[in-house]
Amino acid sequence: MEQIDTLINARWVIPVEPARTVLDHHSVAIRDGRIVAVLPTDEAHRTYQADHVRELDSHAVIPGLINAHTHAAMNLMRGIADDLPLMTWLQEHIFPAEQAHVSPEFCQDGVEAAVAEMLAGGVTCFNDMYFFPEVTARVTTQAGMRLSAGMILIDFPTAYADKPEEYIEKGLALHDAWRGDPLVTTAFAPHAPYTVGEERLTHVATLAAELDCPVHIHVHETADEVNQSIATTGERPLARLEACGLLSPGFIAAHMTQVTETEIERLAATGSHILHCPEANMKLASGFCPVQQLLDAGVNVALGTDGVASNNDLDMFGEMRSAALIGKAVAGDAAAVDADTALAMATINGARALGIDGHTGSLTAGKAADITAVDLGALECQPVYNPVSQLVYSAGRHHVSDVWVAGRQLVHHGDLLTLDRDRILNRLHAWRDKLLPNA
Ligand SMILES: CSC[C@H]1O[C@@H](n2cnc3c(O)ncnc32)[C@H](O)[C@@H]1O
Ligand SMILES: [Zn+2]
Repeated sequence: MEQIDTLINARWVIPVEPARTVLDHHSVAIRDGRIVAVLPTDEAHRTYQADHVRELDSHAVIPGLINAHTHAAMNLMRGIADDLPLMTWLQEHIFPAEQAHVSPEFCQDGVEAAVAEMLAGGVTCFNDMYFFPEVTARVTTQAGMRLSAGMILIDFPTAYADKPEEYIEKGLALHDAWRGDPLVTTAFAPHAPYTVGEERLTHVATLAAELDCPVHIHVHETADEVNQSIATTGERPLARLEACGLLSPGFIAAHMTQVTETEIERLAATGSHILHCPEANMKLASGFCPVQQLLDAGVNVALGTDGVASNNDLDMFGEMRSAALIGKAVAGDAAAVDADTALAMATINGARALGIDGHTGSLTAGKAADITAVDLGALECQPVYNPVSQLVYSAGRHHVSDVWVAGRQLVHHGDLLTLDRDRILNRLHAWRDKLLPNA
């Protein structure tokens, strides 16, 4: 018998790689934070002696979900300014509230709330863009979660940095401080083509190539953004970004609701990635991303919630369902963005976009044991003909029972093992009183 740390015995294991595979009565064997094997449960019993065994008789076990576009600390601003279009929301409400309140303490409490919400909802990794990313990295790793931390850049002074040079300097210090960490990678995160000048974007492209880091940016979120750019520069934002040298396998563009046939070809040819945020796009009436068209052209599309001030939650089950439903409506085809595709977008496609698919994103021997268990035993999830269909169209984040990141159990029977819910709630109440004048 081979000694391992943990054996998870599940009704179904859905590894995501190979695609469209459902394994009945299978187990995941874990040692030293990594998946040793995915194998039939009867064979696992004959092969492994485990320190911990988790029996999940009515559960689907899937790769931990990857929220590929967040502003985690904005969890302090849930519902602060609703039912507004992007630019009114951002410039008249969010930026002023951030100028008044954002600090390391704000980020500490906001990120802790976001990490608790995401872990309880089966998310094991997120790609963040927000002020004080060093605080985000500390809080996230203390809770045991995986993170792609944004080295942010915006062309105006904030509590985080005064000048573009200072943003870059702080970003590079973050990159150095976390290099080699098992849970943290870094990505350049210039805010958007309308808030960061081309000289800076070109500099970011050079640094990103040197350091082999992705570049995470909001792009073509609305038709107005594209029209403004054409009016002032004669070019669409994506063309300007390409001229800055940004389009590449490291380019990860959030939103992309406006995209021409030629742009789809350029995105595919350069190996760029799209971070689809269907719920935030609907809530701000920003537009619809043609996901199936992008996928058919060979563009990798991952899934993100955006921040809770524009969603208003960090629920990747809701996001998968929304992506599948809107994907069909936009394509005019019920077969578009099917359930397996939505699950892949929320797992392996996110890992590919962040450049960490060698380590996570699927239940594959050798990868980190980033795992989510979803109980499909509830009445509202029965009967089960196809567990992937159930995960995307019927189940919700409240059906998540267990979560592991790098083999460490962080959620057990729905309880957060590394975070204090009551303390987080108290902090949320205190911040609500401070931010009330901005609501
Ligand atoms: C430079 S830190 C990130 C910055 O982005 C703002 N933000 C949040 N959601 C969106 C969105 O959907 N579009 C554009 N900008 C967004 C956030 O408030 C921070 O200021
Ligand atoms: Zn965003």
